[in-house]
Amino acid sequence: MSIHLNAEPGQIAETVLLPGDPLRAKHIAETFLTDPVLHNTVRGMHGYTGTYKGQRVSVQGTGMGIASSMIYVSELITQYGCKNLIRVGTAGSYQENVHVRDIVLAQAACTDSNINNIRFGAKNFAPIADFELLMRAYQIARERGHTTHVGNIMSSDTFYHDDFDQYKIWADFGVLAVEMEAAGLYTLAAKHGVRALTVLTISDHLVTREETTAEERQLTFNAMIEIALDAALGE
Ligand SMILES: O=P(O)(O)O[C@H]1O[C@H](CO)[C@@H](O)[C@H]1O
Ligand SMILES: O=c1cc[nH]c(=O)[nH]1
Repeated sequence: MSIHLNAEPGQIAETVLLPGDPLRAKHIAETFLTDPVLHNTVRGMHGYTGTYKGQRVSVQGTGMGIASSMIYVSELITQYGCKNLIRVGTAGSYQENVHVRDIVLAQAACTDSNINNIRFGAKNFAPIADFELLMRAYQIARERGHTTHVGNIMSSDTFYHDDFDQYKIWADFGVLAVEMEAAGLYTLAAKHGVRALTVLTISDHLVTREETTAEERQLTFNAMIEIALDAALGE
């Protein structure tokens, strides 16, 4: 047991999918895992372990934002020995050619969070994905015919910015989309020598203001989960 997870030692698999929303953790467990067992109830942040294609895998909600998600990621790595951590989440597109329902694989993550200023002072750390996980996820997504973009993303501490147009600073430098957790996950993975990837589904568009219906989001979300699971477990 750790402060925020009440799973017993050994109850969490080495491979963990990490959605922000704990109810998505429940959906993933019930839809994709065989014999899922609920192992975390602390703060309602559901975590489950089951099997996928015969291999043990867990799914753990992280909450929204770097601050919340880093608590779960830290405890999963240091208290439960997790080694493959794959965030599966939604993101807002910064680029006209990155459409709603597209998949984005976060090769790297910029951030406006202070987490790495605390660590590195005026020097900048570049949080990046595990190359093997990234490569496998890309191959799987392309083979399945999903429109998939690989590149830099933004992990923001702020969902509602005072200046809506501030995203253009990042868009001008090719950043594909915004979410709120990947930079923290990649930093912790680097610190502890484990593997991490972020797989995203575009749910809304900051340039065109396109949106998806809940049903569409669900369908694309399921495709993203299958990409994440197959990439993590080596298909
Ligand atoms: O869909 P999830 O995984 O929660 O991810 C995105 O959605 C939340 C904001 O609505 C943030 O957590 C952001 O990163
Ligand atoms: O963090 C997020 C997630 C989805 N869409 C956004 O605009 N921001």
